[in-house]
Amino acid sequence: MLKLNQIHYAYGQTASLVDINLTIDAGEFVAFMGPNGSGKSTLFKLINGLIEPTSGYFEFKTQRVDHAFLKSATLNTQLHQSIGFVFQNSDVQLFNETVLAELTFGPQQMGLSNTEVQQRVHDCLQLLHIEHLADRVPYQLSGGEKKLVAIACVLTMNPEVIVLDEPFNGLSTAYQTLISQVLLALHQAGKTILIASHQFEQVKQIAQRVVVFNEHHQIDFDLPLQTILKSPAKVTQLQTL
Ligand SMILES: Nc1ncnc2c1ncn2[C@@H]1O[C@H](COP(=O)(O)OP(=O)(O)OP(=O)(O)O)[C@@H](O)[C@H]1O
Repeated sequence: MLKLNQIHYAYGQTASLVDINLTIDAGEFVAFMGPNGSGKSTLFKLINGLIEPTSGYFEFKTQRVDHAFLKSATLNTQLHQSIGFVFQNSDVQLFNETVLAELTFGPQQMGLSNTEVQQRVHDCLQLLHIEHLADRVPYQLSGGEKKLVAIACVLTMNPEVIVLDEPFNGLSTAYQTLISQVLLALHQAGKTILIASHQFEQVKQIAQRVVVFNEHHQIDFDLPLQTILKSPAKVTQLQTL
């Protein structure tokens, strides 16, 4: 479903992704781990079409997401409806006056009927257990509440792939558990899920495959979770990132 071939990316002179080769199939649950600054967020921006590789190429469903693709408003919109991105900082994602308006915005932009929009908004509020927040101002919510709302917004668009950058950061154990449960339910429902995280305790409960970056912005290893769990050295490495 997603293929990255010999991807390099640099912000000016600063290399952020070096020779990244990855194939991710539909329905996989992949966690990206690695030290601060190793390139996880940059990779996610690239997968979401927010930046173009300096060299190499990215394909989504065998279609190359290149400059011409990203210049096309139609293809760009299709990509954003197929791949939902939950940013590390929820504040950049929430801009409406109420949570209800926030959730309604995406499916309305897709041109769905009012009945379909209301159904999706209702289902997503319920799935994330945030019905009680519907009339609140997003800006005034707690960090954990904002994260749930940001995830709900992405889900209203019903994307095939859901990409979450540090979904557990700064959250209580209760919120981390709730988000893990939601992600597992989405995975069981057939979604492809990619997360970046430093929290191996959460990752090992939910991911099937772990891709680990090193400080040189390359892939250090890319292994099934079960293989990693059999290697005490690798478990220690991931616990101490
Ligand atoms: N907008 C930017 N301009 C210049 N350099 C950047 C920019 N964003 C990221 N970088 C650099 O690119 C490299 C990769 O950063 P990135 O944010 O992708 O890492 P990360 O693995 O997501 O880190 P973290 O775990 O801290 O979130 C770092 O060296 C970082 O300083």
